[in-house]
Amino acid sequence: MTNISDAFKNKKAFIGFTVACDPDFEKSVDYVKTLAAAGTDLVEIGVPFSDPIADGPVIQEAGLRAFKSGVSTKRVFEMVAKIREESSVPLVLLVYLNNVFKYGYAKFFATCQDLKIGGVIIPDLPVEERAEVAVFAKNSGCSLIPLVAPTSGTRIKKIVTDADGFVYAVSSLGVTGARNKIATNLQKMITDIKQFTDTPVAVGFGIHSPEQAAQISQVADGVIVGSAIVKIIAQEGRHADKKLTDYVHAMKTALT
Ligand SMILES: O=P(O)(O)OC[C@@H](O)[C@@H](O)c1c[nH]c2ccccc12
Repeated sequence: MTNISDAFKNKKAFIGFTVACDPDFEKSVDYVKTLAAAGTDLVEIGVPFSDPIADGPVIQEAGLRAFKSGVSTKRVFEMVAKIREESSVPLVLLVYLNNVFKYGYAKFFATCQDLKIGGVIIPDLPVEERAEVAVFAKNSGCSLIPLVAPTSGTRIKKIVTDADGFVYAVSSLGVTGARNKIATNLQKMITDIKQFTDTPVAVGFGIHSPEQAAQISQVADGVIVGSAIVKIIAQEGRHADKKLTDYVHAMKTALT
């Protein structure tokens, strides 16, 4: 069992995303710890990839900074080992399939287990090909977090049946990044998902303001914020700790 469920226990979860090794290895370790200390219930760490089809410009640029500072899947695991010296915050990795494949499925998930990484999100893993990865995830007690998109429709049942950890409800079509308006009927989407699973549902894509977080948490079990956090790091470089802390406090306040 992992500790992902702690993030949703008796509260709406605030899930924060950061790109591993942005702006560099050490500061990225600090930022995960800072996000956790400020009250982030679960931290999603992005493993940079050369062809990140679902990443918007803000996250793509963070990936480039991370590559410059020498990121690799192995380095990401070294980062998590450092974080784990001080923090037991629930963690999930956002990783494209090629990186998992290259590392080796068995070795990848065994390392996740060692480092108490509770879940993995693989945005380019179609549900039809899930099984070949799912066995390894299951053996290591790591949740394979499913993504439901506004276009999932009748496939929702297949996508979320047997889900554990949480379900990632993608609020909008397109790539990651702050949006001022979310056009999807989230209430309906979440009701559809909950017909088939008791696993908590968190909404991500385009969320940045406390107002949005407050509104979405009326219907969801948690919110996921990526680009707004990565943007603070882009602007502040190695000095983002205070701004990150203030931002998390504002979002947490909106969720309670
Ligand atoms: O950046 P946003 O719009 O706040 O959305 C979260 C998102 O960044 C994070 O979960 C994520 C980063 N890369 C992804 C690829 C696919 C799905 C999700 C992601």
